Amino acid sequence: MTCALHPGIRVSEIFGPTIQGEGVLIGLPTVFVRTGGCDYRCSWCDSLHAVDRRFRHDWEMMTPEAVWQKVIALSGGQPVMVSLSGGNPAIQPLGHLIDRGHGEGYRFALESQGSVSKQWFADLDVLVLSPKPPSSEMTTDWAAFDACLEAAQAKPQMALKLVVFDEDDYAYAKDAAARYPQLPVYLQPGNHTPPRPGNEDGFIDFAGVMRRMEWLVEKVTRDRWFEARVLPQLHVLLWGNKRGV
Ligand SMILES: C[S@@+](CC[C@H](N)C(=O)[O-])C[C@H]1O[C@@H](n2cnc3c(N)ncnc32)[C@H](O)[C@@H]1O
Ligand SMILES: Nc1nc2[nH]cc(C(=O)O)c2c(=O)[nH]1
Ligand code: SF4
Ligand SMILES: [Mg+2]
Repeated sequence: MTCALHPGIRVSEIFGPTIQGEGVLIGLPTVFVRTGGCDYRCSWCDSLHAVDRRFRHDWEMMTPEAVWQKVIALSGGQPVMVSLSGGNPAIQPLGHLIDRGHGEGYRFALESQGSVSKQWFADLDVLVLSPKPPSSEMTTDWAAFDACLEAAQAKPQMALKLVVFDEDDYAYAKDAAARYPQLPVYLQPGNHTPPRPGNEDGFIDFAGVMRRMEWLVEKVTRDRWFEARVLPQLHVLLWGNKRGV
């Protein structure tokens, strides 16, 4: 049951502890709460099971308390980083969950494309904003993105995480970094073989992803873009397209 005071959270999956595989918190033990539903449809999304409404029967409306109890069970009650991802977690009412967890010493990171802002962003410990480059076939609303930064009030640790597939994406990443010189930048090579319905754990072109990673390293070093950090999706290197890790 959900209630008016603490509305329900649409959950796709809760898993971990595993390690954070991407960006500023890479390598850190983390429990993931992946919410269901997204306002974007990136061409290469690796989490369609939390985006596409065809999977909505696998999503569950849970009270913040029920989500919290699952996090407690997975972590054995020992405070750990909780990553709120999705889908777009910003469209879910996560403020109460964050308050509840903070009361017991847990920390919260949010991963979002920056299309929807919420006042509770200021309560996060880490805010990772991942605006989407041209290869995604999405268009960035920079005013909406700015609103996310305003909502956060510079309280959480913040970072930009950009997926790069090609030259156009790289140019977009440079532009995004120049817009927000105060934010550290993490570049990650795109996985052009993400899971797709009927092929969830299927073929993944590791060699192709690593070639793109090498190309990206060459680009930033040749450009003397010395503030950028280039990282692979570590969980993809370890487990491919496997879900729940
Ligand atoms: C699945 S998204 C969920 C959170 C939010 N919707 C977002 O996009 O930031 C988590 C991260 O995975 C990245 N991602 C999604 N598909 C990818 C792919 N095929 N290759 C590399 N990164 C990918 C996104 O860009 C984002 O940084
Ligand atoms: N280990 C691990 N690290 C991740 N970093 C971002 C993820 C995501 O899908 O949001 C993710 C994920 O699904 N697993
Ligand atoms: S914004 Fe994130 S979850 Fe939504 S479609 Fe794009 S990559 Fe997938
Ligand atoms: Mg992922």
